Amino acid sequence: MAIHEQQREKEVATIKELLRAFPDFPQKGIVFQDIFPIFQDPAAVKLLITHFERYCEEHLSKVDVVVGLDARGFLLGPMLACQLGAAFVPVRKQGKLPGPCISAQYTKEYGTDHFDMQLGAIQPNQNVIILDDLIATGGSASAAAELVKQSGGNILSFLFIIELITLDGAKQLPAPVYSMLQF
Ligand SMILES: O=P(O)(O)OC[C@H]1O[C@H](OP(=O)(O)OP(=O)(O)O)[C@H](O)[C@@H]1O
Ligand SMILES: Nc1ncnc2[nH]cnc12
Repeated sequence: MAIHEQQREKEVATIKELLRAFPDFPQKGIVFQDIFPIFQDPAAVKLLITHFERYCEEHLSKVDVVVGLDARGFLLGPMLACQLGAAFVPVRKQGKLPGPCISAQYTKEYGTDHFDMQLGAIQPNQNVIILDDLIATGGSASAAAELVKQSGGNILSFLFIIELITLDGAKQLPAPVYSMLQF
């Protein structure tokens, strides 16, 4: 196995070890994957950001904008954006952003919601990545993609820590998906 691949697998194992699963949260039948233990370990947070940074540098053109999804995408988005020398743009749940916004409704694993993005936050033809902690049905990421496309942004890739592969959410997304680990 190449040294690079060994390193990648070590990083994945470190993060996997820190995750915690909560059955029947927030609803019966959902196994909730909790990423917050990662944030009790600063070395693990650095590892995670470096892991995503390396993916971007090795596989993507220059990233202009990192879009993070409310709320857990905000934990990683600004840190990754700083490392990449990119802007950070938040996609927020409806009614939280001031000024003119564009909106999209979506359905996720446990309910429906609306996302907003501030008008003009992304310029036409900017290269964008969309980052979140987890993809389940893909409803949230897909709605964020709609907002990026309405703004004229060019989506290079979607990045997640966790992909729930049984729900097959990645297949509806309009750009390549990188997930660090899969359940
Ligand atoms: O692929 P999907 O089925 O759309 O589900 C994934 C989304 O669900 C969770 O967010 P949630 O809406 O629970 O918000 P939170 O980050 O505020 O907890 C998660 O952080 C993703 O954004
Ligand atoms: N199973 C799950 N765990 C954590 N966040 C989620 N968002 C959607 N499904 C989820």
